[in-house]
Amino acid sequence: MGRRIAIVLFNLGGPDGQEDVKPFLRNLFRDPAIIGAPGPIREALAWFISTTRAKSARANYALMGGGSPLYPETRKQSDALTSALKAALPGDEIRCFIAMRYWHPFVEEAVAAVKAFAPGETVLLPLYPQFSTTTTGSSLTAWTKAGGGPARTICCYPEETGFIAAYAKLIRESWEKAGKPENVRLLFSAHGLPEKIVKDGDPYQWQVERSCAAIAARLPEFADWQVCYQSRVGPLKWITPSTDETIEAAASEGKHILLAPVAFVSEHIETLVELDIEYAELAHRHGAAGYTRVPAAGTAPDFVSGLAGLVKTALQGDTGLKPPGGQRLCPAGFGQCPCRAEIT
Ligand SMILES: C=CC1=C(C)c2cc3[nH]c(cc4nc(cc5[nH]c(cc1n2)c(C)c5CCC(=O)O)C(CCC(=O)O)=C4C)c(C)c3C=C
Ligand SMILES: [Fe+2]
Ligand SMILES: [Fe+2]
Repeated sequence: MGRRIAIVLFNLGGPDGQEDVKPFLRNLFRDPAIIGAPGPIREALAWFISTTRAKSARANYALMGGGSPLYPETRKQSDALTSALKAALPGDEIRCFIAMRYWHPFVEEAVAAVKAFAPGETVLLPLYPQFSTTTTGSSLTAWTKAGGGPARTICCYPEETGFIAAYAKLIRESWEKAGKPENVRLLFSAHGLPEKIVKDGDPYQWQVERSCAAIAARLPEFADWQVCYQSRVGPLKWITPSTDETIEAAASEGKHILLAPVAFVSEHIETLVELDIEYAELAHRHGAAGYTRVPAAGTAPDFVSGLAGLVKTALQGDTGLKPPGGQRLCPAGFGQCPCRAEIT
């Protein structure tokens, strides 16, 4: 008899409509993984930031029809992964569940749905290739807090072959579609983080740089490449170089900017508004020869088969944490890497 296998896909979530923007923001800023202050201060800050940020955030979500496309985009990935796994594991009953951190379907809803399915095996698969305490770490904590059962946990996959191949292909195709421009600078833009979080041992930036180096190694024709960090929020110092400064510099050198959003695997507000509207305008204002945005991995076949491969590998051996290749990837200095306690 085949196994019943649940795969839980974690992502951040986004408001479904304009009325959801403020409560969504409040959920985000109430998370101790995002704001490290003690409970009552964090609650007050979350109320204050969500109230003051809601108006401009609503205007940005309005540019995408009112709400975030993240859930429908994640559904497409879930469907593609289900098909790939059904083909790879015939005889097993496979079901994918979506667990969003700050909006529906919340992690608690996913835990209830998984329990109703009563799987023999559960695989937790973050749709974040690089581990951060603010994303994957926060989602895994929420899973445990919501009473999610024992599982096989894929903590990160920054150099997974399918993920890397998918981006290399998307970058090359985007350049071809743009008419094969010359004098290109390839910019890998990832969501930024407050510098303090990285200094406290978060391996995200280190892993992002590993992803970019692995993609660039497959693209010798784009020798001029750089990593930069977008979407800064709040008064703290964030990791650098920032995407806006990096775009300004490349534009003033007259480069054609080829911009790949390498830590986002689904289209959402930060690709469709920040990259496609705000940064495109910035590039043109500063004299860029051109600006081409590479799509997020989405349901690119190499990416989906990479995810299916991660799930298949995770199903081997014992339950627990499943770091890439069964080995701790991050150097020991990254104390917040979840592998540190389990793999030495
Ligand atoms: C790699 C992915 C992400 C990291 C790391 C991350 C950290 C992080 N984000 C904020 C603040 C905001 N993020 C917002 C939206 C948002 N962020 C990510 C991904 C990462 N965030 C996604 C996928 C989304 C989803 C957006 C959607 O389509 O709805 C927002 C809301 C939008 C806005 O108002 O700009 C905020 C705010 C912080 C503070 C942080 C690390 C500390
Ligand atoms: Fe974010
Ligand atoms: Fe790790």
